[in-house]
Amino acid sequence: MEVKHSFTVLLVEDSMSLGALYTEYLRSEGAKVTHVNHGEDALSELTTWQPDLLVLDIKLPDMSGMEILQKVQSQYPDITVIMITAHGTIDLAVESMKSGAFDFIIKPFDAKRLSITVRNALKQRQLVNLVANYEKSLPKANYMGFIGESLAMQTVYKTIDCVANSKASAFIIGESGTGKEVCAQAIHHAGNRRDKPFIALNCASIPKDLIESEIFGHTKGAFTGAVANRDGAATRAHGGTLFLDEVCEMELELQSKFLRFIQTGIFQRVGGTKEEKVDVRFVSATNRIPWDEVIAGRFREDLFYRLHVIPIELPALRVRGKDVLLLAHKFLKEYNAEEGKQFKSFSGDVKKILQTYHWPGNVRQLQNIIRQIVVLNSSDIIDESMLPTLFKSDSGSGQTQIKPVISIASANQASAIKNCESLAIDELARSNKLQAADSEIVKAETIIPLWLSEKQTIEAAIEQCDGNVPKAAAMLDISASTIYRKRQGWDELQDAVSEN
Ligand SMILES: Nc1ncnc2c1ncn2[C@@H]1O[C@H](COP(=O)(O)OP(=O)(O)OP(=O)(O)O)[C@@H](O)[C@H]1O
Repeated sequence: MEVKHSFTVLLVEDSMSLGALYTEYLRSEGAKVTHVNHGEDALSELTTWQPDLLVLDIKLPDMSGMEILQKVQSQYPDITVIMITAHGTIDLAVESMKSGAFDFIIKPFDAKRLSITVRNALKQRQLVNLVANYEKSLPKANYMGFIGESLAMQTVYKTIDCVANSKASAFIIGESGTGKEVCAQAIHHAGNRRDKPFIALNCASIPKDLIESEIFGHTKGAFTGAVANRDGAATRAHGGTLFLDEVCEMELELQSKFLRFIQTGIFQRVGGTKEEKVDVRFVSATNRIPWDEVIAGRFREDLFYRLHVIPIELPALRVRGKDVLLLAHKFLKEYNAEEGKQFKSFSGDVKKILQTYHWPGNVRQLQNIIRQIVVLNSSDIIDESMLPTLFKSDSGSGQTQIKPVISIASANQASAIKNCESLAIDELARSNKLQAADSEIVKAETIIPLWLSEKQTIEAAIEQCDGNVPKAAAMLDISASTIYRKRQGWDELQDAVSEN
């Protein structure tokens, strides 16, 4: 393998004369050398540039070379470190190799000795880079919290890699449960804001009259209940990322205030008079089609263009092929550990069913179903009998039919299932013979409107979860924001019914 001819070296050696000598040796190898005499100077150089090699004396006037090595290992792990040591510090030099130094050279040494070590170090760097590039070109099965090696997900990973360090606003779209929040976190953690805060704000779940204060904060006395000054999400996200989940649910009035904030980074707290400026990167998400919202007049066009700079589309689980099984195995392992169960895998039939089902609730639904199976059964293999009723095929066409999760369970039925809080809703329905209720309700004399039965189902689930809306939402395989949105709609429908 050819050794790289031009490379950079930071040489840390307190003796001026030895420093000059080693610099000469290194230059004859083709290196661009910067020589410093103190540890502090070396650390300050490293904040502005990183050399290919760090040639580091163990004994320095202001700190030990070991201390510098440790800092380099944690902050600049790509730098190859060669230690220089005197006879009396050989033990330390051996220690330094255990801590990650590439090699050590004992003083005094000649140009040839240094040349061999430097060439070996450069060869090793080339190999490491080669392997890293090769690994990058392989499909990834895991990426920043995502599981999945389908082509569709590889495209998502590549986009995240490309945009992570940019400040441009990213806009994530995808059906509910496809991993939009995982994606927002991945953008943050893969980028150079990773050490700063990631603040998520769900624009649909915060009541209308509180959202402005949630975003911008408020001053004491700004409204009833504002007993003290409070920072909003904008302030807390300073230097980091502000994730606006369900962004299309933002009220039009707030959208205009938000537009100015996005353009300038400047905002005022509710009740405040002073302007504040922050540096945040915006990542937004919705499970709606944002342009349709613009056309319908529910989302400002100018805000759309500000936020929708880098669109990222998360594919539905049904188009991710074998990812379904990868995810299912990952969840199985996780819930086995949580529940103390011994499941090892899925039967062949179950694998087929999982791969052909079309997952309206996407990854969240798969997650809930695996948990439900693990909680309710004990065995080593998951077979067809353990699957919830919604997987029962009745078409004979080989296509699994989707049945809504407790489609028309009434409030009375819900009270019958009250004692089984930890069970997923679908299984609760099964275990309490609610399947039969579907047909009985249809037979019943009074047929209630669909929206009302849906309302009753949702309210029953919330009650069962002790008022915990996100938990109820997870069990119903919908997002919490869907529940909040529906609640608003029910009030309007209820009013309309009362007026008639
Ligand atoms: N590719 C994935 N690998 C592992 N876990 C995932 C993946 N995608 C989603 N999840 C998990 O699925 C659940 C739902 O994900 P998330 O909340 O990010 O979805 P979402 O698209 O934001 O949903 P919603 O639109 O309903 O808010 C979470 O528990 C998340 O950790």
